[in-house]
Amino acid sequence: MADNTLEFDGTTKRYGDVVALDDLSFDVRPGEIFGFVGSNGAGKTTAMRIALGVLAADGGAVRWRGAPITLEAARRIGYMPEERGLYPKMTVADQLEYLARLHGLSRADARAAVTEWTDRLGIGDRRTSEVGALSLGNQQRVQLAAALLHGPDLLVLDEPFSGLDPVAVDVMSGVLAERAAAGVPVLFSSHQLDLVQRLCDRVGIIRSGRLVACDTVDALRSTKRQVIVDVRGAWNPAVPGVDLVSTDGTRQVLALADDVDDQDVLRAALAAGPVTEFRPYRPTLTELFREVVTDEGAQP
Ligand SMILES: Nc1ncnc2c1ncn2[C@@H]1O[C@H](COP(=O)(O)OP(=O)(O)OP(=O)(O)O)[C@@H](O)[C@H]1O
Repeated sequence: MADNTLEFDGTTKRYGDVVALDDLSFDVRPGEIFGFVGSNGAGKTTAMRIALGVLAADGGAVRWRGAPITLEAARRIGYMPEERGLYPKMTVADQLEYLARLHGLSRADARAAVTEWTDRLGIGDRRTSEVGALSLGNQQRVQLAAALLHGPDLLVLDEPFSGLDPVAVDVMSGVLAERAAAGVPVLFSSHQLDLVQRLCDRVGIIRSGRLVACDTVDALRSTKRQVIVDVRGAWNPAVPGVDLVSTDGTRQVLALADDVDDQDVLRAALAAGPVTEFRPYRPTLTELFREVVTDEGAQP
């Protein structure tokens, strides 16, 4: 795979007895926004740090454009680390210009990029402020600017949305969508699953260092057959192959096994009383996530 694809191929990493990554394989393709989700400690940061080359894997490979990631290639990655490494006593502009120069930009290009990205991210009026004097959300915008300044070929962002207000979330989402539309693969981790559902082309769910689901948001949400049934009457959905998922008043979400005819379920409901609602239901990513991370039998 020699195009602009980031590939994790059987990546493993241990910290002493802790298996942080266990044969992790997935790819992030040109122009796609890939959401990396998992519980605390699942291995997201470890995987991203290995992609950047700041941490070595114990086994497997991480490839960019079909080859192991060199120092030169890593310089072309826009990275937002989980521990935000900004110098609080430097001004926003000095800090960003310094980081842009580290990525190889000339002084003039660095200054132009600083002006462009601080304006776009809504912190143009804070360029001469010390970073430490900014609110946490605005420091986050500075960190995102740092990841974008050098026009990276690949974006790897560790929880870029945490702590942002709704306007900043919109700005950040817009920038990621724009970079992806320009062909850049975008990998980001997040615990905000509503946002991941809205923004991502594909999602990978990691549990204990293993990928337990990886697909488009639509495909993931369509893996379970579920229906919503609302019956005005005493109704117990005791049909073989039908499980009660949740109840809200008289409204129930039912999971149907593959061999269950939904019309049989409807007939059983009608026998119990008037049916005011009967329709397919697609679980949200949050609901799916809860199920996948607690399902011991889940396999990649
Ligand atoms: N430097 C380290 N030394 C020892 N164990 C570590 C180290 N870094 C991470 N771990 C362990 O590796 C596992 C994966 O951690 P990681 O930070 O990659 O998870 P994460 O998915 O990013 O979690 P979060 O959502 O909380 O940020 C955890 O069990 C963690 O305790």
